[in-house]
Amino acid sequence: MTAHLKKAELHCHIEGAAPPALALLQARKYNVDVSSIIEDGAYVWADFSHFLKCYDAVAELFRTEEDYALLAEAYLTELAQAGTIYSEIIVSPDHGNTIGIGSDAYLRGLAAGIEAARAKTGIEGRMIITLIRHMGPEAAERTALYAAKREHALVTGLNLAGEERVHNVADFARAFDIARDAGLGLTIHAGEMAGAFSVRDALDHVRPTRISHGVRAIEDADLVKRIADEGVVLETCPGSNVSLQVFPDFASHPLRALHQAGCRVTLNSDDPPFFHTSLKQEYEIASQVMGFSDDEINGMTRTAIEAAFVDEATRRRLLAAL
Ligand SMILES: Nc1ncnc2[nH]cnc12
Ligand SMILES: [Zn+2]
Repeated sequence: MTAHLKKAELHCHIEGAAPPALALLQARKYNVDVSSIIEDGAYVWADFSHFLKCYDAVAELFRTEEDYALLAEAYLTELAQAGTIYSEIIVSPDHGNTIGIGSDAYLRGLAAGIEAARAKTGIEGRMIITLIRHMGPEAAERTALYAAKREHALVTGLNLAGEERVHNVADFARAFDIARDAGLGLTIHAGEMAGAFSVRDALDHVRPTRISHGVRAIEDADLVKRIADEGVVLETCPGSNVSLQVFPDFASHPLRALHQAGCRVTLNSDDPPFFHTSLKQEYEIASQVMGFSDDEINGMTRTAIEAAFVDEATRRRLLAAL
Protein backbone atom coordinates (compact mmCIF):
# COMPACT_ATOMS: atom_id res chain seq x y z
CA MET A 1 0.00 0.00 0.00
CA THR A 2 1.29 3.46 -0.90
CA ALA A 3 -1.68 5.59 0.20
CA HIS A 4 0.37 6.86 3.16
CA LEU A 5 3.35 7.96 1.02
CA LYS A 6 3.90 11.55 -0.08
CA LYS A 7 4.10 11.81 -3.86
CA ALA A 8 5.53 14.09 -6.54
CA GLU A 9 5.18 14.09 -10.31
CA LEU A 10 7.34 15.65 -13.03
CA HIS A 11 5.55 14.40 -16.13
CA CYS A 12 1.87 14.68 -16.97
CA HIS A 13 0.47 16.23 -20.17
CA ILE A 14 -2.43 18.33 -18.97
CA GLU A 15 -4.81 17.63 -21.88
CA GLY A 16 -3.89 13.97 -21.45
CA ALA A 17 -5.14 14.16 -17.86
CA ALA A 18 -8.73 14.96 -18.85
CA PRO A 19 -10.99 12.13 -17.67
CA PRO A 20 -13.32 10.80 -20.42
CA ALA A 21 -16.35 11.95 -18.37
CA LEU A 22 -15.07 15.53 -18.43
CA ALA A 23 -14.25 15.27 -22.14
CA LEU A 24 -17.84 14.12 -22.75
CA LEU A 25 -19.18 17.15 -20.86
CA GLN A 26 -16.96 19.44 -22.92
CA ALA A 27 -18.09 17.73 -26.13
CA ARG A 28 -21.72 18.33 -25.18
CA LYS A 29 -20.93 21.96 -24.34
CA TYR A 30 -19.39 22.58 -27.79
CA ASN A 31 -21.63 20.18 -29.68
CA VAL A 32 -18.79 17.93 -30.88
CA ASP A 33 -19.27 14.28 -31.85
CA VAL A 34 -16.68 12.26 -29.89
CA SER A 35 -18.10 8.80 -30.60
CA SER A 36 -14.94 7.85 -32.53
CA ILE A 37 -12.61 8.64 -29.60
CA ILE A 38 -14.67 7.73 -26.51
CA GLU A 39 -16.45 4.40 -26.25
CA ASP A 40 -18.08 3.04 -23.08
CA GLY A 41 -16.51 5.84 -21.03
CA ALA A 42 -12.94 5.14 -22.20
CA TYR A 43 -10.64 6.66 -24.81
CA VAL A 44 -10.06 4.48 -27.85
CA TRP A 45 -6.82 4.41 -29.80
CA ALA A 46 -4.87 1.64 -31.51
CA ASP A 47 -1.20 2.65 -31.50
CA PHE A 48 1.06 5.61 -30.66
CA SER A 49 0.26 7.64 -33.80
CA HIS A 50 -3.43 7.08 -33.25
CA PHE A 51 -3.04 7.98 -29.56
CA LEU A 52 -1.48 11.33 -30.57
CA LYS A 53 -4.51 12.03 -32.82
CA CYS A 54 -6.92 11.05 -30.06
CA TYR A 55 -4.99 13.32 -27.66
CA ASP A 56 -5.31 16.28 -30.07
CA ALA A 57 -9.04 15.62 -30.47
CA VAL A 58 -9.50 15.72 -26.69
CA ALA A 59 -7.40 18.89 -26.44
CA GLU A 60 -9.76 20.48 -28.99
CA LEU A 61 -12.60 20.13 -26.46
CA PHE A 62 -10.98 22.70 -24.13
CA ARG A 63 -11.52 26.09 -25.69
CA THR A 64 -11.55 28.86 -23.10
CA GLU A 65 -9.41 30.15 -20.25
CA GLU A 66 -12.08 28.85 -17.84
CA ASP A 67 -12.05 25.37 -19.42
CA TYR A 68 -8.31 25.20 -18.78
CA ALA A 69 -8.58 26.56 -15.25
CA LEU A 70 -11.11 23.85 -14.40
CA LEU A 71 -9.03 21.09 -15.99
CA ALA A 72 -5.85 22.04 -14.05
CA GLU A 73 -7.71 22.57 -10.79
CA ALA A 74 -9.51 19.21 -11.08
CA TYR A 75 -6.32 17.31 -11.92
CA LEU A 76 -4.16 18.87 -9.19
CA THR A 77 -6.91 18.49 -6.59
CA GLU A 78 -7.14 14.77 -7.40
CA LEU A 79 -3.34 14.50 -7.08
CA ALA A 80 -3.36 16.31 -3.73
CA GLN A 81 -6.05 13.92 -2.46
CA ALA A 82 -3.63 11.08 -3.19
CA GLY A 83 -0.90 12.72 -1.07
CA THR A 84 0.90 14.59 -3.86
CA ILE A 85 2.80 17.70 -2.80
CA TYR A 86 4.29 18.72 -6.15
CA SER A 87 3.29 18.42 -9.80
CA GLU A 88 4.70 19.65 -13.09
CA ILE A 89 2.18 19.70 -15.89
CA ILE A 90 3.30 19.67 -19.51
CA VAL A 91 1.49 22.39 -21.47
CA SER A 92 1.27 23.35 -25.11
CA PRO A 93 0.71 27.07 -25.71
CA ASP A 94 0.54 26.35 -29.47
CA HIS A 95 -2.79 24.78 -28.64
CA GLY A 96 -4.02 28.16 -27.34
CA ASN A 97 -3.38 29.50 -30.85
CA THR A 98 -5.10 26.52 -32.50
CA ILE A 99 -8.28 27.12 -30.51
CA GLY A 100 -8.11 30.88 -31.03
CA ILE A 101 -7.71 32.19 -27.48
CA GLY A 102 -3.94 32.63 -27.84
CA SER A 103 -1.03 31.35 -25.79
CA ASP A 104 -1.32 33.93 -23.00
CA ALA A 105 -4.95 33.14 -22.22
CA TYR A 106 -4.22 29.41 -22.38
CA LEU A 107 -1.45 29.74 -19.78
CA ARG A 108 -3.46 32.21 -17.70
CA GLY A 109 -6.28 29.69 -17.44
CA LEU A 110 -3.95 26.86 -16.42
CA ALA A 111 -2.16 29.13 -13.91
CA ALA A 112 -5.51 30.05 -12.36
CA GLY A 113 -6.30 26.35 -11.97
CA ILE A 114 -2.91 25.63 -10.38
CA GLU A 115 -3.37 28.51 -7.96
CA ALA A 116 -6.92 27.45 -7.06
CA ALA A 117 -5.71 23.91 -6.31
CA ARG A 118 -2.85 25.26 -4.19
CA ALA A 119 -5.24 27.49 -2.22
CA LYS A 120 -7.51 24.49 -1.53
CA THR A 121 -4.97 21.75 -0.89
CA GLY A 122 -1.44 23.21 -0.62
CA ILE A 123 -0.18 21.31 -3.71
CA GLU A 124 2.60 23.17 -5.54
CA GLY A 125 2.42 23.19 -9.35
CA ARG A 126 4.54 24.37 -12.26
CA MET A 127 4.10 24.38 -16.05
CA ILE A 128 6.59 22.93 -18.53
CA ILE A 129 6.04 24.23 -22.05
CA THR A 130 6.43 21.55 -24.69
CA LEU A 131 7.71 21.76 -28.23
CA ILE A 132 6.00 19.31 -30.58
CA ARG A 133 8.61 17.30 -32.42
CA HIS A 134 6.51 16.50 -35.49
CA MET A 135 5.69 20.20 -35.96
CA GLY A 136 9.36 20.75 -36.78
CA PRO A 137 12.23 23.03 -35.68
CA GLU A 138 10.83 26.35 -36.93
CA ALA A 139 7.65 26.07 -34.90
CA ALA A 140 9.78 24.87 -31.98
CA GLU A 141 11.96 27.98 -32.10
CA ARG A 142 8.90 30.23 -32.11
CA THR A 143 7.54 28.38 -29.07
CA ALA A 144 10.93 28.52 -27.31
CA LEU A 145 11.11 32.29 -27.88
CA TYR A 146 7.64 32.59 -26.40
CA ALA A 147 8.61 30.42 -23.40
CA ALA A 148 11.79 32.47 -22.89
CA LYS A 149 9.72 35.61 -22.34
CA ARG A 150 8.66 33.97 -19.07
CA GLU A 151 5.53 36.02 -18.79
CA HIS A 152 4.01 33.46 -16.45
CA ALA A 153 5.90 32.84 -13.22
CA LEU A 154 4.69 29.25 -13.08
CA VAL A 155 6.36 28.39 -16.42
CA THR A 156 9.73 26.96 -15.40
CA GLY A 157 10.81 24.49 -18.07
CA LEU A 158 10.86 23.35 -21.70
CA ASN A 159 10.19 19.83 -23.02
CA LEU A 160 10.07 18.18 -26.46
CA ALA A 161 7.20 15.71 -26.99
CA GLY A 162 5.28 14.29 -29.95
CA GLU A 163 6.40 11.75 -32.56
CA GLU A 164 9.88 10.69 -31.43
CA ARG A 165 10.62 8.86 -34.67
CA VAL A 166 10.92 12.06 -36.75
CA HIS A 167 13.76 14.62 -36.70
CA ASN A 168 16.95 14.55 -34.64
CA VAL A 169 17.38 16.40 -31.36
CA ALA A 170 20.12 18.47 -33.04
CA ASP A 171 17.33 20.04 -35.14
CA PHE A 172 15.94 21.52 -31.92
CA ALA A 173 19.25 22.56 -30.35
CA ARG A 174 18.66 26.27 -31.06
CA ALA A 175 15.22 26.15 -29.42
CA PHE A 176 16.78 24.58 -26.31
CA ASP A 177 19.64 27.15 -26.32
CA ILE A 178 17.02 29.90 -26.23
CA ALA A 179 15.29 28.25 -23.27
CA ARG A 180 18.55 27.54 -21.42
CA ASP A 181 19.65 31.18 -21.80
CA ALA A 182 16.30 32.22 -20.32
CA GLY A 183 16.93 30.05 -17.24
CA LEU A 184 14.31 27.40 -18.02
CA GLY A 185 14.83 23.78 -16.96
CA LEU A 186 15.25 21.33 -19.85
CA THR A 187 13.83 17.85 -20.44
CA ILE A 188 13.24 15.84 -23.62
CA HIS A 189 10.99 12.89 -24.52
CA ALA A 190 13.45 10.19 -25.60
CA GLY A 191 13.83 6.44 -25.28
CA GLU A 192 10.07 5.88 -25.37
CA MET A 193 8.96 5.07 -28.93
CA ALA A 194 12.55 5.17 -30.26
CA GLY A 195 15.52 3.25 -28.89
CA ALA A 196 18.62 4.07 -26.86
CA PHE A 197 20.11 6.18 -29.67
CA SER A 198 17.34 8.72 -29.10
CA VAL A 199 18.39 9.19 -25.44
CA ARG A 200 22.01 9.52 -26.52
CA ASP A 201 20.92 12.03 -29.16
CA ALA A 202 19.21 14.17 -26.48
CA LEU A 203 22.15 13.97 -24.06
CA ASP A 204 24.75 14.72 -26.75
CA HIS A 205 23.00 17.67 -28.37
CA VAL A 206 21.15 19.40 -25.53
CA ARG A 207 22.39 17.94 -22.22
CA PRO A 208 19.05 18.23 -20.40
CA THR A 209 19.12 17.48 -16.65
CA ARG A 210 16.14 15.14 -17.14
CA ILE A 211 14.85 12.77 -19.80
CA SER A 212 11.12 12.20 -20.24
CA HIS A 213 10.84 8.37 -20.19
CA GLY A 214 14.39 7.32 -21.15
CA VAL A 215 13.54 3.72 -20.35
CA ARG A 216 14.81 2.31 -23.64
CA ALA A 217 18.29 3.37 -22.54
CA ILE A 218 18.23 -0.15 -21.10
CA GLU A 219 19.09 -1.39 -24.63
CA ASP A 220 22.63 0.05 -24.21
CA ALA A 221 24.65 -0.75 -21.08
CA ASP A 222 27.18 2.05 -21.69
CA LEU A 223 24.35 4.55 -21.93
CA VAL A 224 22.80 3.32 -18.67
CA LYS A 225 26.18 3.83 -17.00
CA ARG A 226 26.45 7.32 -18.47
CA ILE A 227 22.96 8.24 -17.17
CA ALA A 228 23.90 6.99 -13.71
CA ASP A 229 27.34 8.68 -13.73
CA GLU A 230 25.97 12.02 -14.94
CA GLY A 231 23.01 11.95 -12.55
CA VAL A 232 20.48 12.46 -15.35
CA VAL A 233 16.97 12.05 -13.91
CA LEU A 234 14.55 9.75 -15.74
CA GLU A 235 10.85 10.63 -15.65
CA THR A 236 9.61 7.06 -15.98
CA CYS A 237 5.96 6.27 -16.73
CA PRO A 238 5.57 2.46 -16.49
CA GLY A 239 1.78 2.36 -16.97
CA SER A 240 2.07 4.43 -20.13
CA ASN A 241 4.88 2.21 -21.44
CA VAL A 242 2.90 -0.99 -20.93
CA SER A 243 -0.26 0.54 -22.38
CA LEU A 244 1.64 1.66 -25.50
CA GLN A 245 3.34 -1.77 -25.63
CA VAL A 246 6.85 -0.31 -25.31
CA PHE A 247 7.20 -3.29 -22.93
CA PRO A 248 4.71 -6.16 -22.94
CA ASP A 249 4.12 -6.14 -19.17
CA PHE A 250 5.40 -4.76 -15.85
CA ALA A 251 7.61 -7.80 -15.33
CA SER A 252 9.59 -6.80 -18.45
CA HIS A 253 9.71 -3.10 -17.56
CA PRO A 254 13.29 -1.89 -16.87
CA LEU A 255 12.51 0.40 -13.90
CA ARG A 256 14.06 -2.05 -11.42
CA ALA A 257 17.15 -2.59 -13.61
CA LEU A 258 17.67 1.16 -14.10
CA HIS A 259 17.30 1.78 -10.35
CA GLN A 260 19.72 -1.04 -9.60
CA ALA A 261 22.24 0.43 -12.06
CA GLY A 262 22.22 3.66 -10.04
CA CYS A 263 20.05 5.76 -12.38
CA ARG A 264 17.99 8.47 -10.70
CA VAL A 265 14.37 7.50 -11.46
CA THR A 266 10.98 9.05 -10.69
CA LEU A 267 7.34 7.89 -11.02
CA ASN A 268 4.94 9.66 -13.40
CA SER A 269 1.55 9.15 -15.05
CA ASP A 270 2.09 10.73 -18.56
CA ASP A 271 -1.53 10.81 -19.87
CA PRO A 272 -3.32 8.95 -17.08
CA PRO A 273 -6.85 8.16 -18.35
CA PHE A 274 -5.56 7.38 -21.84
CA PHE A 275 -3.34 4.71 -20.30
CA HIS A 276 -5.81 3.57 -17.62
CA THR A 277 -3.54 4.81 -14.85
CA SER A 278 -3.01 7.60 -12.31
CA LEU A 279 -0.04 8.77 -10.25
CA LYS A 280 -1.55 6.93 -7.29
CA GLN A 281 -1.63 3.75 -9.38
CA GLU A 282 1.97 4.21 -10.59
CA TYR A 283 3.06 4.29 -6.95
CA GLU A 284 1.00 1.15 -6.29
CA ILE A 285 2.54 -0.64 -9.28
CA ALA A 286 6.05 0.27 -8.12
CA SER A 287 5.25 -1.13 -4.69
CA GLN A 288 2.96 -4.11 -5.29
CA VAL A 289 3.97 -5.27 -8.77
CA MET A 290 7.64 -4.25 -9.02
CA GLY A 291 8.42 -4.86 -5.35
CA PHE A 292 10.03 -1.53 -4.45
CA SER A 293 10.13 -0.86 -0.69
CA ASP A 294 8.63 2.27 0.84
CA ASP A 295 12.16 3.60 1.37
CA GLU A 296 13.03 3.06 -2.28
CA ILE A 297 9.81 4.76 -3.40
CA ASN A 298 10.40 7.68 -1.02
CA GLY A 299 13.83 7.96 -2.62
CA MET A 300 12.17 8.36 -6.04
CA THR A 301 9.88 11.08 -4.67
CA ARG A 302 12.91 12.86 -3.17
CA THR A 303 14.67 12.59 -6.55
CA ALA A 304 11.65 14.22 -8.21
CA ILE A 305 11.81 17.17 -5.83
CA GLU A 306 15.58 17.43 -6.21
CA ALA A 307 15.17 17.54 -10.01
CA ALA A 308 12.06 19.76 -10.02
CA PHE A 309 12.16 22.97 -12.01
CA VAL A 310 11.53 25.24 -9.00
CA ASP A 311 13.38 27.98 -7.15
CA GLU A 312 15.61 26.81 -4.30
CA ALA A 313 13.38 28.15 -1.50
CA THR A 314 10.44 26.11 -2.84
CA ARG A 315 12.66 23.04 -3.24
CA ARG A 316 13.82 23.31 0.39
CA ARG A 317 10.22 23.66 1.57
CA LEU A 318 9.10 20.62 -0.47
CA LEU A 319 12.05 18.51 0.70
CA ALA A 320 11.21 19.43 4.29
CA ALA A 321 7.62 18.28 3.71
CA LEU A 322 8.72 14.76 2.72
N1 LIG B 1 3.67 9.74 -24.09
C1 LIG B 1 3.87 10.74 -24.96
N2 LIG B 1 4.96 10.72 -25.74
C2 LIG B 1 5.20 11.71 -26.63
N3 LIG B 1 4.37 12.75 -26.78
C3 LIG B 1 3.26 12.80 -26.04
N4 LIG B 1 2.26 13.71 -25.99
C4 LIG B 1 1.39 13.30 -25.08
N5 LIG B 1 1.78 12.14 -24.52
C5 LIG B 1 2.96 11.81 -25.10
ZN1 LIG C 1 4.96 12.33 -22.04
